[in-house]
Amino acid sequence: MSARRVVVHPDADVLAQATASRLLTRLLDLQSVHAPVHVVLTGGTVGIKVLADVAAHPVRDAVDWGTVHLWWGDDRFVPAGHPDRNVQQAREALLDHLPTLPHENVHTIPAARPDDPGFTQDDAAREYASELARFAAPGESTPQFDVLMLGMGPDHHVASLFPGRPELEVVGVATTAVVDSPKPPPLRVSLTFDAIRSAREVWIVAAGAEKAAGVHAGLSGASVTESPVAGATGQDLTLWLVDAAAAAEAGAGEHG
Ligand SMILES: O=C(O)[C@H](O)[C@@H](O)[C@H](O)[C@H](O)COP(=O)(O)O
Repeated sequence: MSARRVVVHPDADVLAQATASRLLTRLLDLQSVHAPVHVVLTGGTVGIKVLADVAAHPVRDAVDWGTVHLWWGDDRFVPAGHPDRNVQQAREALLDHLPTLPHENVHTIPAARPDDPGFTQDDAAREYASELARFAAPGESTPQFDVLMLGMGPDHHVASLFPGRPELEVVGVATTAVVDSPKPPPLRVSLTFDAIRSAREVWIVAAGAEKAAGVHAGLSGASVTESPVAGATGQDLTLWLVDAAAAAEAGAGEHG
């Protein structure tokens, strides 16, 4: 039975610091019972701030980064190294500061190849699905994600699953290409809901008044077509990590 919890922090800075502490604690706990550990990272303002706070955290080096595998919920289909790439932002915030994290544990969503225009976002989505399958148990299409973090857009999107878009309906595969994303850049690759919902724990991290309607929608069972965040749930736990401004429209009954 999956649980849902809501944790409200005073502001975005405390939210990011607390989420960094929570992630490191979760990694340490998980590593005391199993290895490897699979974590899915998110882009977005708070998502990247969390990574910077992990980098600066005093217990960062207590984690055995050698057995941590990092994945992404989505990325922008632009050339490698582009500042819009979630992985590029993650590298600068955290990965470049983790010398013991093996290169082969960093599972980036394939980037656009300017010298190979025939390599499309569909190819990138297929390639990422193959990489996920390589770490999956027989019959599964993804590794067992221990923690999957998601930011949420003001339009209630998660990963690159936007309201009213056909990608919301993609089932039976772990990844999807996205064209015409309403948030630039237009070309992206995203995990599907099937992949997101296979995670043991989904952590939705949101700060600011512009996220309040999305938090309310997600917690009150809105339609996934209108509020994709409502479809992001974990097998064991769906954890809403929000600041006070983002929690402003969530009723008392929605806090559990
Ligand atoms: O690639 C993306 O666009 C992000 O992965 C996206 O899903 C992000 O997490 C949210 O839009 C929240 O972003 P902010 O925290 O910057 O609002």
